[in-house]
Amino acid sequence: MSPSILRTVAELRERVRTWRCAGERVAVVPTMGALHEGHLSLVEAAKARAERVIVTLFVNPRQFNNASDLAAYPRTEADDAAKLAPLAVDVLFAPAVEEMYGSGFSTTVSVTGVSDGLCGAHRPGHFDGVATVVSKLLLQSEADIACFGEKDFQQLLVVRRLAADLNIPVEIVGCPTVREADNLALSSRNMRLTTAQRRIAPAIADVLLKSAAHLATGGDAASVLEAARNALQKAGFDRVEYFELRDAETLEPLQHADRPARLLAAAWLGETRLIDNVPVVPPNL
Ligand SMILES: Nc1ncnc2c1ncn2[C@@H]1O[C@H](COP(=O)(O)OP(=O)(O)OP(=O)(O)O)[C@@H](O)[C@H]1O
Ligand SMILES: CC(C)(CO)[C@@H](O)C(=O)[O-]
Ligand code: BAL
Repeated sequence: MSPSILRTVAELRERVRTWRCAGERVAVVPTMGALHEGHLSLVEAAKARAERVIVTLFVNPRQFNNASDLAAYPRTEADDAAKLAPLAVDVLFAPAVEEMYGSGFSTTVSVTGVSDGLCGAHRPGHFDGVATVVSKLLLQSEADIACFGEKDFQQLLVVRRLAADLNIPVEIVGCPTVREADNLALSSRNMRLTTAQRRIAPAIADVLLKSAAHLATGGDAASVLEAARNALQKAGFDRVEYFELRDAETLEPLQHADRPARLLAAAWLGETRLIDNVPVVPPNL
């Protein structure tokens, strides 16, 4: 059955109240639409944990640091609703920009620490936009559970931090990255790749995985990371924005993978920016 499409916070709250009265748990899956199997895996994770599932669809202007990226972002609401129908999602919450940011809107949620560096350094204002909209979506939906993908690993940690710091009573669930057969992480921005760029794109996952294996067996981060950046350029990426080893919980930069770590990368193919990350698990841990 197709989900009910709700446009206002008042309608959403009313629906959630009826579920709560029946003692049902509620899970929310925030998205910007153009749904793919990665998003659907979050919906499955939500369904496994709650009786009721809300998917949100909101292309949040405040998290785009680049006007042409916002303009080019795909908007496919009818297709998205059709993809959710077989999964028995209860509600697709798709508010207009004016519903989310009414006149006089003046509040920003800003998370320090985990949002420094990586995407935070290269997309100024991005994580303030994400933190603000996610705080709103969590408070609007009053969800018990919220599912986010590890593909956006830094975002996942920003969301965990804000939920803890603001005492929002929600469990944040991180879900593994869903990949194509050739290892490319699914992303709505992949549809912007040309055929030639699509052939190059899986190199980001391949180089991350090979580098993670070197680091896990004691490789020195500086030389592994430099070799990785060179390998991506050689594979055909136009620009490597970052390729870094970080602590898996705090995202502090690391010189050695002497604790659970994450290897994270962002690289450009023409006008398209791809991100990906993999765990680095030292063998003695
Ligand atoms: N391949 C994937 N596997 C698992 N989760 C994913 C994947 N891609 C996106 N997600 C998650 O889906 C949620 C919504 O993400 P979003 O709508 O931005 O999709 P996207 O495909 O990442 O698009 P974008 O092109 O903006 O990166 C986020 O929690 C994100 O981490
Ligand atoms: C979490 C999110 C839906 C907030 O706009 C977005 O950043 C995304 O799609 O990952
Ligand atoms: N997938 C994270 C949202 C963004 O790129 O803006």
